[in-house]
Amino acid sequence: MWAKKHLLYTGATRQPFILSIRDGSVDLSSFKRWLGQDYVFVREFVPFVASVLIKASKKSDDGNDMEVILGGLASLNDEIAWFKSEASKWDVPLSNTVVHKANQNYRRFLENLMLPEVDYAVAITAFWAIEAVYQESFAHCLEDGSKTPSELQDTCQRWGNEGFGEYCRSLQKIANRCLEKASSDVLTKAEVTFLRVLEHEVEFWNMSHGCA
Ligand SMILES: Cc1ncc(CN)c(N)n1
Repeated sequence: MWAKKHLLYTGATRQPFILSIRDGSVDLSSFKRWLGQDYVFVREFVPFVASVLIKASKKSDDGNDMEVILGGLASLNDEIAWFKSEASKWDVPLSNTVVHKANQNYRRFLENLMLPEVDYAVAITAFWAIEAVYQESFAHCLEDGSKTPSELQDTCQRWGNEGFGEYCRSLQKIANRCLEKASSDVLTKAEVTFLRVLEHEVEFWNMSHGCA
């Protein structure tokens, strides 16, 4: 996969906000900003994942794809409940959140990817990349030597745990299988989309960290 090939991937998975959680220097206002914004993101992510599920059921030559994606969709149900409980723990209001620019831009990007004319190979690559950035970022905060504050462990575990890692690897296998038989045109579209995901993730972390 291109992940290793692009420096942007390192930028997206070792972004200052993530590094500040890992070294324990994160300020809670940044964390609370991220929490409120990511709740908005996840609610937009649900229809995107549903659109990938529809594409898989229509276009995939392997019925297992639909089951993997369905599993991801189901976990978003628990994820929304987790956000609500975490937000009440931190006194972060989840209603009428002002949606920051980076989040609005990401939402528009996801909406475009939901269009029926977007190839399944492109959509599944974006889906894998979106999940993988979070998995690698938060897993980094759980590695030996990290000084992640105990009150943020739960957040890091949510995406950094081994089970989510397994799930991301199964998405990567699906994406690779689709890309192996894709036309060069679709391959190019998928790589451009992969890079766009990384850019949006970097912008999302920057927004959370309070960078302009
Ligand atoms: C911005 C963002 N990117 C990815 C994920 C993981 N589904 C997330 N919760 N938020």
